[in-house]
Amino acid sequence: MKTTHRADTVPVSGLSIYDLVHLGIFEDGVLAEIELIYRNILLGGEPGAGKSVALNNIVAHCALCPDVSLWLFDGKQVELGLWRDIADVFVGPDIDMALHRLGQLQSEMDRRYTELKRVRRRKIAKTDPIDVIALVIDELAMYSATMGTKDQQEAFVRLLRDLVARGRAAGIIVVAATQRPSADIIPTSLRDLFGYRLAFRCTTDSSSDIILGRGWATQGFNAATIAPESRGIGYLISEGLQPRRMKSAYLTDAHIYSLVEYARQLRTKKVA
Ligand SMILES: Nc1ncnc2c1ncn2[C@@H]1O[C@H](COP(=O)(O)OP(=O)(O)OP(=O)(O)O)[C@@H](O)[C@H]1O
Repeated sequence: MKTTHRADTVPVSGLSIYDLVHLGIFEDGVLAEIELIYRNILLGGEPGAGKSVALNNIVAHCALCPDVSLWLFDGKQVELGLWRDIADVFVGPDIDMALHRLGQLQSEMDRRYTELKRVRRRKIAKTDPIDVIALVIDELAMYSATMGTKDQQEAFVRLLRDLVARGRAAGIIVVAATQRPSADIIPTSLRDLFGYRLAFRCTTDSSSDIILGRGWATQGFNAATIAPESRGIGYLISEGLQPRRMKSAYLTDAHIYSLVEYARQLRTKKVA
């Protein structure tokens, strides 16, 4: 069937979080796509290496999914701000609000598990009438090491760890980025809970390993060898596999503005 649209409208259909999320392209030309449902992703790299650009691809996908509730935490208040209008929850550099929202998410996760248990299921499915919640955090260290008191920072890490560890089957996905890939910000026990890790240029072999996993740098998968001018190039590792070198797709601000508009239509339709 042939459909036509007026020049000032866009077709409203949208993606699903159960679809593959396009990140960019691997060095062998294969599309770099990830299956984010039931998974989490950690992005790390030095300032200016390309984390926010990669993050925008993920947020764009989630924004275009009527089955996603978008929770954005932007500690630097510059990177995710363009998406603010269509976010279901937006938290800026405010540790009290961040803790409040993570607490809400933890309660929602527990509520979903209680319901799953009641109906004897292990995880939510595409046919369930509940949104997947995508929690996107840029910059992690702002909440876990910079703002607030030590107690608040520890509470933040505790809540985050619980959401990353238990959220997936309940339809809570964590996407976290940091420009401080150090052991205090990303302890191994937290890092290993992320099924996907994406390391952009790092300053040292050990910070590359902090994102990808111990030992990869000596095996030749070392984000410290990425040239400083190679912005957007990184190593993506998926649970149990070898890291693969990729370049992320680039969305200009103009792209993002039009995606926000499109997402607004999809999301208005969702509420209607
Ligand atoms: N995939 C890409 N293609 C083209 N240019 C890119 C790509 N990724 C990054 N860049 C360029 O590098 C700049 C910095 O990237 P980005 O803002 O993503 O870095 P970052 O790692 O988030 O930095 P920070 O930690 O300071 O926020 C971008 O503004 C863009 O000019």
